[in-house]
Amino acid sequence: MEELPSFTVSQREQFLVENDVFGIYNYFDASDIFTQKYLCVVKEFRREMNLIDMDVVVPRIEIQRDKQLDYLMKGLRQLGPQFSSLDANRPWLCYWILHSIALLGESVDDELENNAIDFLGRCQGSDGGYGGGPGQLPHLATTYAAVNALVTLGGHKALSSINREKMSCFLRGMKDASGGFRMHDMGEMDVRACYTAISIASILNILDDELTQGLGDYILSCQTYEGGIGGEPGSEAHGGYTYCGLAAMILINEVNRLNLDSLMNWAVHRQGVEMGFQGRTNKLVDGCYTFWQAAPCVLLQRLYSTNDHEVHGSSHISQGTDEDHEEHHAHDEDDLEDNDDDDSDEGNDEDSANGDGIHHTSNYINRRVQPIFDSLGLQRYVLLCSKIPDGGFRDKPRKPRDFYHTCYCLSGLSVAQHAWLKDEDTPPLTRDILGSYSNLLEPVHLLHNIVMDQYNEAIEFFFRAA
Ligand SMILES: CC(C)=CCC/C(C)=C/CC/C(C)=C/COP(=O)(O)OP(=O)(O)O
Ligand SMILES: [Zn+2]
Repeated sequence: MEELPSFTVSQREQFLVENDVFGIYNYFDASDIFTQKYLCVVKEFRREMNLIDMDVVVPRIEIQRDKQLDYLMKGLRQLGPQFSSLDANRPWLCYWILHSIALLGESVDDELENNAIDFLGRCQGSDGGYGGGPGQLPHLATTYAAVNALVTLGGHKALSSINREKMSCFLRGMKDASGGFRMHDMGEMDVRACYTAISIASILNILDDELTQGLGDYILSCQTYEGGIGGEPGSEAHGGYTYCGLAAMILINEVNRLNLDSLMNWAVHRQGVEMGFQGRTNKLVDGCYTFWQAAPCVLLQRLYSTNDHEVHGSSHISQGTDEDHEEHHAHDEDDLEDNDDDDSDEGNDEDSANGDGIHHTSNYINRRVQPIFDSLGLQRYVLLCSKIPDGGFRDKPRKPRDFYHTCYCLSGLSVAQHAWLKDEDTPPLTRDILGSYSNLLEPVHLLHNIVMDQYNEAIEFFFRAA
């Protein structure tokens, strides 16, 4: 008798996920005609019959803002005992929830805002930095989360609550003589620590040569043979660390030291048949990589356009990030142009230095360029497979929702929606957004994952504070 092929555990898990995902897509496609044809009529009928709050014929491709906000606001007010395992991650919970609310274009009321500022103030250590909760050891990850949460809240009270002088000392304390950063006193050194330290220093306007010294060498040593970046030298390339390494290299103006060709090749191939991204080769799709992988793709695409611009002397770029390129990666972007909408006008070459000589704002191309990943496919994965109809997002079907995945699914969805953008002020076209245009989220700053308006407010505030 012929032997049946035996599959590995990884193969079996992959088949199961594909089965779930394609089951959802098939179900949606089968019901799509009805939804498209009768949705308006059904909506009208429900409004007339006062049934608007009932979950009858919910268009599944919609973001369902009310449900999302309900889930997020409840989480910000109170969390059940099942969250006790996240006791050392409380600033993260603040950031994941507040950033998700901001992405939806909403804000919290004064009471919640004051409570969040006071709570984060109690997490700030007497020698700078923020711990995972009041009295806990300051840690770079929770410091990044606290700073991003406070910047997201915005306003004088939140921004001035961050002690910049002590933060500067804390960051210096985390710097290792080899060039990298440690997550906490005597803690592990990795690319996360490098990114969080540089992101914090950059936004607070306290970045200097002492912090950047030797850092590029360390991050460079974490780029693997596959092209992506691992957590530490010798580790496997992973989306989370690739985002951290690339963003840090851009922030310190050393990005062209990386092998950008192999990095881009690695990143785009992490989008699988499910249309979502995986974190590393041969692993399963996961909604959170919508941000960790799509953001590097967009950053790389803009870098290529900048380099192309410098090589060919054309002027398609409205804002630059790096004026000290040592290497140029010439790239013919014609095949990526969105030709039927090519209203390419000549841009000026203003830069976006924010007082410290480091260029913070990611590049914009002064014409529409097709993303290097399947943006609509990615939006489809997030909205159909990661979204929970009751609010919140998850890793993949059969998994429960959580605030981490809600934050990074929404952040990635925003990146995908704005991936065609030619500049900060031009809204995406209807066809860039999967589902109705009301799905459109606020744009984020790709290097910090903070909503642009709040990022701009913080940059101005800390420029004046210097
Ligand atoms: C700003 C900041 C602190 C960023 C952190 C970046 C980040 C998400 C790093 C990923 C960490 C990691 C090793 C995940 C692998 O988990 P896994 O083995 O469960 O998942 P996988 O199978 O998808 O690889
Ligand atoms: Zn995940």
